[in-house]
Amino acid sequence: MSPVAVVVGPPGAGKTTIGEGLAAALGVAFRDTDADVEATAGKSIADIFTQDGEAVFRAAETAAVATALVEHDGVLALGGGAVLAESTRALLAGHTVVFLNVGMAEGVRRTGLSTARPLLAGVNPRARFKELLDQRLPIYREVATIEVATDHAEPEQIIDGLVANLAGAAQD
Ligand SMILES: Nc1ncnc2c1ncn2[C@@H]1O[C@H](COP(=O)(O)OP(=O)(O)OP(=O)(O)O)[C@@H](O)[C@H]1O
Ligand SMILES: O=C(O)C1=C[C@@H](O)[C@@H](O)[C@H](O)C1
Ligand SMILES: [Mg+2]
Repeated sequence: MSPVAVVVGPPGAGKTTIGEGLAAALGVAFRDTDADVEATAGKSIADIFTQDGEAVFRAAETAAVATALVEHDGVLALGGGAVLAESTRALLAGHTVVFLNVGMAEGVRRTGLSTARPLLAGVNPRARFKELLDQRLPIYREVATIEVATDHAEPEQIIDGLVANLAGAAQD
C-alpha cells in the first residue's frame, strides 16, 4: 500500500484543507500525521510540546509518518516539520509528494488566530515564520515532486489543479 499523494508544507499552507479536499475529489481516504500523533499520545500537539518537549514530539512524528506511509493508500498530510527528519526524507523517495507553498505574510495571516501551533506561539510570529521558511524551503523542494503556490489561489482551484496533475501523471 502507498499513498496516492503525500502533502507537505509549512503551517497554514493548507495541508489539511487541500489534503481533505483532494481526497474527497479522488474518492479516497484522508489521513493527517498530526492527528495520528495526537491519537497515539492521547493529548494535543500543543500539550506534547509543553509537557514533553519538541524532541519527544519529533520522535513520535517520525514513527507516525513511517507507519502511515505503509498503511495508508489515500491522501496523507504530514506535519509541517516532518521533513526535517532525514529518515523521513529517505522514506518519501519514490512517492508523489505535493509541496504546498505559502509566503510569510499569507502564512502568518492564515495561522495568526490559532493558538494550536506551538512553534509560532512566541512573541514575533512573523520573524519565526520567516526563519522557518528560510530553513525549510530547500527541504520541502528536495522531497517534492509537485510544488503549488497557494498565496493567491482558492482551495478549490488548487484541488482541481492537483486532480488534473495526478491524472496526467497516472497516464505517463
Ligand atoms: N488556498 C487558501 N486560501 C485561503 N485560505 C486558505 C487556503 N488554504 C488554507 N486556508 C486557510 O488557512 C488556514 C490553515 O489551513 P490548514 O489548517 O489547512 O493548514 P495546514 O497546512 O494544515 O497547517 P498545519 O501545519 O498547522 O497543520 C485555515 O483557516 C484554512 O481555511
Ligand atoms: O511546522 C511544524 O514544525 C509543525 C507543524 C504542525 O503541523 C505540527 O506538526 C506541529 O505544530 C509542528
Ligand atoms: Mg494541518
